[in-house]
Amino acid sequence: MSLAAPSPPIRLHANADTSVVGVDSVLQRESSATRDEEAVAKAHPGLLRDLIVLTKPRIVIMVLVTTGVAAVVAAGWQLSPLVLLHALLGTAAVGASAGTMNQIWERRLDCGMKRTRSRPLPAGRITLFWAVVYCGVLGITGTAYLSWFSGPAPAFFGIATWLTYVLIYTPMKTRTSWNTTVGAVSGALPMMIGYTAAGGDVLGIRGWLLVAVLVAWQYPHFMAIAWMYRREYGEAGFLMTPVVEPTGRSAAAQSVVGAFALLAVLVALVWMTASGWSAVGLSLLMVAVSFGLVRDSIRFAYLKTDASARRMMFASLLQLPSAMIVLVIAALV
Ligand code: HEM
Ligand SMILES: CC(C)=CCC/C(C)=C/CC/C(C)=C/COP(=O)(O)OP(=O)(O)O
Repeated sequence: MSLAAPSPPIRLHANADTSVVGVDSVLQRESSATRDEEAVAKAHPGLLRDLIVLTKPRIVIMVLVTTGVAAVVAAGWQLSPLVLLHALLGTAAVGASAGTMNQIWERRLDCGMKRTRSRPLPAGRITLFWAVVYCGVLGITGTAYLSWFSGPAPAFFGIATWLTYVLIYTPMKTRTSWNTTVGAVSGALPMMIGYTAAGGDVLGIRGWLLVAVLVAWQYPHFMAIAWMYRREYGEAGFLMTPVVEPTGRSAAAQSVVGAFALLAVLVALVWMTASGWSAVGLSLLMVAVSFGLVRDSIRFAYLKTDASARRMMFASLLQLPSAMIVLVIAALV
């Protein structure tokens, strides 16, 4: 990766020492990054890894899975592999830019949580300047790519994903627990990138049901995480549901309602995509792959323990790709 070009001296990586992290260290590093005359960027073996980590890669990959499935649901066997590839590449770049911008915004807050303090910005391994450049390049090329190769509607939904995630969700995290609802919409909008890129109508009911699937899924997914990390979130100043309502009743209710709503919307989608005995069989399959998440959300509601929350999180990460496979089968039979 030649971004760390040695001549003229460009400081892409700040001091890679991550042993002391905290707000002060970030501020110190940001100012020293601009005045440190001796700053000669060294080839850093972890640079590529850090650039990937900045994008929240695992979330991006799961988002791409949902974007691709939405394209298959919209077009079935008519879906051209090239159309799919363009939609995935554009979505990956826009999502990666959004993930980077979120980490730029929260670089100080991230120092306050064990889970996030070793990220490249709070740990001082990448400078603010280069993170902003990276985020801008990804965002602009991703949006241009989507609008050129996929069309105006997918580009619009790409921009909407970025803006709602960065400009509304991210600042809301320290203000109100409603942030999760906005985050759920951001996380669901890439469905419409895939759906419209493959020729689906912007007002098509199945496209918006796909959005509803992802919105519903994020409640058990995130309430599990928010419960597990409630102390860290609270200490760092993030107003997640279990922070403002520490009994866990609200997190539990949102998880159970989300899990049941998810199953209902998924079955509705199966019936709008397949018909006859295929729809019957695939509905049963959908119930089977979603059963674990429904069960674990109810278990969490009763127990409200870290272990039951962890189980619900893993169930969510297993249920989503499984349900996506069932939807793909429904679209292709
Ligand atoms: C309100 C919306 C969401 C919030 C606040 C959220 C938050 C998080 C957090 C904090 C983690 C890290 C958990 C840990 O470190 O143990 C995580 C994990 C994960 N999330 Fe989400 N998420 C949301 C929506 C989504 C969406 C829409 C997707 C993709 C479709 C997704 C996919 C994943 C995956 C694959 C992981 C596991 C990998 C990892 O830990 O990075 N999430 N989520
Ligand atoms: C990253 C990416 C591909 C963004 C595209 C839009 C999108 C899928 C948004 C929904 C996911 C979301 C809110 C994740 C992280 O939460 P968080 O930022 O609160 O997580 P953190 O506590 O780990 O920073």
